[in-house]
Amino acid sequence: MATVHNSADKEQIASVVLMPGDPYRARYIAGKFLENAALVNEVRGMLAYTGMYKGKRITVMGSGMGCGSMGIYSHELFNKYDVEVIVRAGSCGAYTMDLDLKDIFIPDSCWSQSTYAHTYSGYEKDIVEPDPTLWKSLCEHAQNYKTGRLHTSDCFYYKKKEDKHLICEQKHCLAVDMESFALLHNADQAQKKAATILTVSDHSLKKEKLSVAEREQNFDAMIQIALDTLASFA
Ligand SMILES: O=P(O)(O)O[C@H]1O[C@H](CO)[C@@H](O)[C@H]1O
Ligand SMILES: O=c1cc[nH]c(=O)[nH]1
Repeated sequence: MATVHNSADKEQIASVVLMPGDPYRARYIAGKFLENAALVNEVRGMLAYTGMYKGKRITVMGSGMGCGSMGIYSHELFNKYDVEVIVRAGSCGAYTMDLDLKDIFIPDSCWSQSTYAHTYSGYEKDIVEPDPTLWKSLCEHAQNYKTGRLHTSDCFYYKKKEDKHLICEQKHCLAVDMESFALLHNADQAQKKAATILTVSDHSLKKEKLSVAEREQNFDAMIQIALDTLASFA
């Protein structure tokens, strides 16, 4: 069974899925960490591979950028491909001096002003949470990490930069991404499991950022934690 966004047959997708935002990061992960990885989707360039990791069958697929894109792919994976668990492995911007570039952040909650969840299901709140057992397993597999609240933003660029820092203070968010709110909400609605693990790629307070190549290929520590966690749920 394929969809208009995913040409994979149902049996080509594993029950546990690792989702980076960048489809080229998905290709890198499949090439470096999976055995016998097969390309199972390339519609719109959203590469997906299924292969073996430590004896467990895992799919790695890009989500694209933003709640809209993550919303489509994770909805289809949970509801049409019978996927049980998704871990997002992404990059994030730091809102606090307590985080450094390349730190691993495993959010315990996610605030957003996005209308995604309300539009999807009528959800009235603005905070979503990861599945607690999946979140705990990610933390147990990580040796060094920080946790706290994540902001999922609809914008990467802001006309007024100070708005970003107000969010940190008023909503107690330590870092920002652009997809977790949609993923965690879709998982909750489908009664499936999802969680997020992020590596700090941008630090506007310290005026530091990782290169394009580092964002694509330098997240091995985070990827290993995410894959070990997913393997334990497969
Ligand atoms: O590196 P990924 O996983 O794409 O995550 C982050 O990077 C993108 C912005 O550069 C957004 O998708 C954001 O969530
Ligand atoms: O959403 C994101 C992701 C990475 N870096 C940012 O500054 N924002």
